[in-house]
Amino acid sequence: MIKVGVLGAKGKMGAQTCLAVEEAADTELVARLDQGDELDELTRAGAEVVVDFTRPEVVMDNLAWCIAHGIHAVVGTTGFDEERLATLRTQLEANPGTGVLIAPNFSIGAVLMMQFAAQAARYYESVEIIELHHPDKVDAPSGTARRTAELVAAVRREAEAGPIPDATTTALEGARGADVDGIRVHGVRLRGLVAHQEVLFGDEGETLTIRHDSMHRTSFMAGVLLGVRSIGTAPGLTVGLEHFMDLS
Ligand SMILES: NC(=O)C1=CN([C@@H]2O[C@H](COP(=O)(O)OP(=O)(O)OC[C@H]3O[C@@H](n4cnc5c(N)ncnc54)[C@H](OP(=O)(O)O)[C@@H]3O)[C@@H](O)[C@H]2O)C=CC1
Ligand SMILES: O=C(O)C1=N[C@H](C(=O)O)C[C@H](O)C1
Repeated sequence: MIKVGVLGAKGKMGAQTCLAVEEAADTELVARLDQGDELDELTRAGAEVVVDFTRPEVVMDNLAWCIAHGIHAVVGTTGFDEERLATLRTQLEANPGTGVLIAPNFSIGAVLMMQFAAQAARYYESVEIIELHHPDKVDAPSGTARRTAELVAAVRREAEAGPIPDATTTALEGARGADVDGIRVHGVRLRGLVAHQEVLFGDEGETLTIRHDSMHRTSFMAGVLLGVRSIGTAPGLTVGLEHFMDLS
């Protein structure tokens, strides 16, 4: 049995994670912590793996504490840039037995969508991303959209692709979305949605749209459990659930 603590346990994802950990045959929920609770409860409860679904502004402090105490972490919280990842790498070097997984999206379909987008990226002149989420989401663009843009941009750089065509010379602020690594990302917030994304590719005479929809938060749980089961044997920093999936 893997002993698991959940941070953000009263939140939408944390609550779903507690259920999944309780239901799985090989995991045991030993701590459920939320805003205001002491992290020491994790060591008292003997947590081996922590799952963090909190907020971008608190996740780095949570991870510093977990790494210092040798507790592996599986992280769904968004807000990670290169600077934050570099900080984690440094902290993990000082605690070499500990593993941290940063997963922008735990849904298997969303991971595949990102991989397919990276595969398609070298073949199209144009690409833009539309992410669509529930209106209670506090960050924009989504972590998934940022990661997708970074993956697509890396492939385009490697392929020495030219600039994405766009004749816009005047625009209202925000009309062309955010620029993430040179890729335009548009955000929609709509009651009734959960988590959705379209990656649009275009070239002369054709377009390709890759779309993924999470209709319920249960869609993330297989990936969360895969992370929990895998992180103990993956010391250091892992970015992206795809590293624990057999995609070959
Ligand atoms: N990687 C993935 O697959 C997914 C990632 N996410 C990401 O996960 C994060 C959480 O999403 P969601 O569950 O919808 O958000 P919620 O706001 O529903 O939940 C966050 C919870 O964390 C609590 N919290 C805040 N600070 C702390 C702290 N210091 N210690 C412990 N708990 C704390 C909040 O309390 P309070 O409300 O009082 O602040 C709240 O209960 C977001 O960054 C979201 O983007 C979401 C879905 C999937
Ligand atoms: O806040 C959410 O809901 C989600 N957050 C993650 C993100 O920002 O990409 C993952 C998923 O899109 C749901």
